Amino acid sequence: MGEPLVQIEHVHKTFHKNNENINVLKDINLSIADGETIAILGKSGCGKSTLLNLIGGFHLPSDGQVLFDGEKVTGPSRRAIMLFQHYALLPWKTVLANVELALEPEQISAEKRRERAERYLHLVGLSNNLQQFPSELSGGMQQRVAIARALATRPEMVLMDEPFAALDTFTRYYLQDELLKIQAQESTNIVLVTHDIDEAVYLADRIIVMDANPGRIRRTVTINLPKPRDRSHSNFQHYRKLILDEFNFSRQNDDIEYNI
Ligand SMILES: Nc1ncnc2c1ncn2[C@@H]1O[C@H](COP(=O)(O)OP(=O)(O)OP(=O)(O)O)[C@@H](O)[C@H]1O
Repeated sequence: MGEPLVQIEHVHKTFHKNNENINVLKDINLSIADGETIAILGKSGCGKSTLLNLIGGFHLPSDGQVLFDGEKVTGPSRRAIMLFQHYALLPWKTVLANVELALEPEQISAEKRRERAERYLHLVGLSNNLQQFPSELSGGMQQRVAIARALATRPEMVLMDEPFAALDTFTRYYLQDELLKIQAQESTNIVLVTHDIDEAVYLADRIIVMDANPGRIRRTVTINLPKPRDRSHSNFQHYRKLILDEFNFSRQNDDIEYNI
């Protein structure tokens, strides 16, 4: 791992709503190394998406600062892009045109744009679906288009907000494997917000466990297992249990809001 790509330093975030200040994040400190995959886990409302938005420059800190590659983040940039649970594809455009559209801001010829879009759609296994419309594809395929569209812009970091939450278990497993393969090939950094402990242990180098009210980092857990990981191996179960224990999952009266 190299120098930190992202440095979050004493970040606080307060939202103002109905004449009230809501302290959403309190004193967040986190360094993310180049090449590292981070998963953020925590109860609903603890500020996971807010933290992701701060890294991407979609929100700005109320106090403290976020540095990306040593420079203060002051707004969104094409170096860090967001991938959502809902694929946000344009229904009236073909698969290919959806990916090409994301490349329009780049100063490249239409031919190069097409080549690049085709290459990334090939990477996610959709070479035979270029001329189809989103409504003709399954949810998993639509999310693959969204992944291709995100990667085609060649960001240094992809910020993922529960990217596979809307998919069935098998499609989710399949896409998690695809993501690992693509990441190995493209060296894209990933920060992933998830409610799924298995997904976090499967994909992440480090898991950030957050507490709520106000949102803060409770613990970071480094997953020292080579990838791809074996979900049924005792080492995998060890980390899974460690995270479950973090949330006192075994206690009867806790109000747990996770999809395991
Ligand atoms: N733009 C906003 N204005 C006011 N309050 C906001 C805004 N964005 C988020 N919040 C509040 O900040 C808190 C944290 O929200 P956030 O979406 O970051 O949590 P989360 O951990 O991602 O939740 P979930 O797991 O349910 O998606 C919530 O109480 C939310 O209502």
